[in-house]
Amino acid sequence: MVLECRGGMRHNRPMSEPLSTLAVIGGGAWGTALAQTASRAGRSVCLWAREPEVAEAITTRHENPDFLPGVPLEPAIRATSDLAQALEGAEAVLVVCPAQALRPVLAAAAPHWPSGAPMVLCAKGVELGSGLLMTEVAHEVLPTVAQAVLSGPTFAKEVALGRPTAVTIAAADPALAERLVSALGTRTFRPYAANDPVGAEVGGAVKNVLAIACGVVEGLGLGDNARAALLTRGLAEIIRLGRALGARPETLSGLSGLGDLILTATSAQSRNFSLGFALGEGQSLESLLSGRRTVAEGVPSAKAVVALAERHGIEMPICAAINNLLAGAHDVAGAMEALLSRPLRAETD
Ligand SMILES: NC(=O)c1ccc[n+]([C@@H]2O[C@H](COP(=O)([O-])OP(=O)(O)OC[C@H]3O[C@@H](n4cnc5c(N)ncnc54)[C@H](O)[C@@H]3O)[C@@H](O)[C@H]2O)c1
Ligand SMILES: O=P(O)(O)OC[C@H](O)CO
Repeated sequence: MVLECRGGMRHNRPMSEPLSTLAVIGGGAWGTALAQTASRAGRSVCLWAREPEVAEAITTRHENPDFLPGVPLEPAIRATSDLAQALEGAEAVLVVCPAQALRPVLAAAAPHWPSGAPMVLCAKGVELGSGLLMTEVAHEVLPTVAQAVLSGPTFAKEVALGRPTAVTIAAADPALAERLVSALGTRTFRPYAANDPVGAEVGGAVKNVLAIACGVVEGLGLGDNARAALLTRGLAEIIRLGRALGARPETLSGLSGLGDLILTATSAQSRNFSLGFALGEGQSLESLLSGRRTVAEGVPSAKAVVALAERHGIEMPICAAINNLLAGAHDVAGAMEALLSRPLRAETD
């Protein structure tokens, strides 16, 4: 079956005109939920899914049983597994693939990128190997494309069901952030404009690692005090890394930092928290990852975050303990011991 996405003629719009046609690159839970909210906001949406069967299910049955089961989708959402078709005529492109797939996905999209369309980076992670944030990876692949970051406390299913949600949309260009807020905002999906994209992405990437840590503590049954300590000292790690990368502290304590940390690190809905919980209960990482189709971004990002911290001379002991646990250098008891045996010191150090 041929699935077509036709968003209209390819053209550049003046910056002040509303964005009416969007492409969403990624047919996982979050890409699907963002397509749903954009469609409800009145935008014409075409979604690219890597799997043809996902594209077909979205277009013909208005559901995504593989990645967002049980949520009826807006019939107006069109989907395709052909990148060129998805991008044709788009006035902005939401990029929602996993963080480690960003570079190859953007490279494949580059020849078809609609002239003048900005990208909205929605993945939460740091690239393994390079230690680059999503905006930096995207800049290497598509250096002339304007960028924004969409991040915040957002379980995809709740967004897709239309439950109230607030996010940050950050762009160096405030006019771009405002246009995206207008394009995506609804009564229940409430984007806040910001101009600190680096801050918005640091919080989203590091909180996944910290959510694994909170899951481990919960799985071990170490109690509520331990969870509160991890959340607070975890936020200190986000702020330390963010500052070193040029982020503003108020961004890190906003929706995309503290807000997302609270959500992800305290809810069994989180894939990262659940993975940590299972590790704390004694399951092996190998068994948890084998055959898995959904992402737990904290797993690859732990190594990348720790390497980035080392490069900047920053201490991130919770992230380091989780990285050692995931790499097999420590067992759960060893990872806890590494944290509990640290010297006592001033809170603000
Ligand atoms: N699910 C959420 O609630 C949520 C919310 C906010 C942000 N995010 C972020 O969005 C990003 C995507 O997560 P998701 O939840 O939509 O994914 P998902 O776990 O629902 O599905 C995995 C997706 O990754 C795709 N994929 C796997 N390997 C790939 C590859 N090599 N190249 C291209 N695509 C590949 C699959 O096709 C599928 O679309 C992640 O960075 C995640 O942290 C997710
Ligand atoms: O299920 P998680 O752990 O990937 O978290 C999803 C979102 O990032 C929460 O904001």
